[in-house]
Amino acid sequence: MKIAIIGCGNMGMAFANSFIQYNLVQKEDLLLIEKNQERGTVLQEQKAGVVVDTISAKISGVDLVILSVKPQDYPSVASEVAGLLLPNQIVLSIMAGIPIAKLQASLQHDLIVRAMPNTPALLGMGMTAFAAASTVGLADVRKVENLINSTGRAVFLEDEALIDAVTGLSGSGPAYFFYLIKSMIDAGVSMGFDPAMSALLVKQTMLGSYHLMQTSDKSLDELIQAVASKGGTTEAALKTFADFQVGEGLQKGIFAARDRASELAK
Ligand SMILES: NC(=O)C1=CN([C@@H]2O[C@H](COP(=O)(O)OP(=O)(O)OC[C@H]3O[C@@H](n4cnc5c(N)ncnc54)[C@H](O)[C@@H]3O)[C@@H](O)[C@H]2O)C=CC1
Ligand SMILES: O=C(O)[C@@H]1CCC=N1
Repeated sequence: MKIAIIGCGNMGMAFANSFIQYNLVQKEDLLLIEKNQERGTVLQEQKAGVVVDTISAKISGVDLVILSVKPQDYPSVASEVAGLLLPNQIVLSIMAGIPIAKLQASLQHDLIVRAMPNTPALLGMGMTAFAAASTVGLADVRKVENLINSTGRAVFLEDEALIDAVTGLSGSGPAYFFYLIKSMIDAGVSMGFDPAMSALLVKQTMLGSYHLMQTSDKSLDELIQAVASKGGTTEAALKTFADFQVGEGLQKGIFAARDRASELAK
């Protein structure tokens, strides 16, 4: 398979490196299009693939074109890519917000798959949801799914409209997790621990709790109850969270991320 990646930043290269790692593409068949000279030089030094700095007719020779620039950079990319695509090429967009219909119109191209990954894809532990234009055949959907599976887990969505919700939940989700951990570490420092000790206490707690959640038969509510003794310390913390509407605040943040994804399409 031959693949071109337009925009080789964090996510573009997370995908590229996973494909290489699992031998889904050979480096000589991986065209890395990166506008930023410094970034391009780094990729060249890493021998990550065939690195170029401009979009050219070379993309007509690949099976799959991945769009991984920021949504704000997409309009200029679209005008350069439109006209270079052959009808049987697949375009995979991982850009937040931009719907399949808009991609089809701006690229004058039918075969579009739209995906929303997240940064743990860097470790092959990503979570990606994807949807495809009705014109993309099952064999092509499977090809894209196999590629995404090299970056972690993939789920196919019949309803493309849910991709913005995925963006708010799992696309941006790693940042919420890091935010929570950082807040807990900061609390530890406020209570007198040095930052390294506080980070150890918090990170190991989160790691152990994740595995407990994954292996236990108990629901999340039951797991919470198992920690919160009646009249005890956890109960005091949970009551404070309720008073400050921490859960509601988190949910409002997720809805804001989803809504921002919709705005990025405009
Ligand atoms: N970072 C994240 O957690 C996630 C990002 N995304 C989406 O992935 C896309 C990329 O995000 P990141 O990798 O974080 O951004 P990034 O800024 O790390 O990478 C974008 C790259 O595109 C390059 N670029 C811009 N215009 C170009 C052009 N005309 N030709 C070639 N290269 C060009 C930039 O120089 C940059 O290296 C965005 O659309 C974002 O919505 C999706 C899921 C998660
Ligand atoms: O913040 C963003 O816009 C991108 C999309 C999902 C995660 N990062």
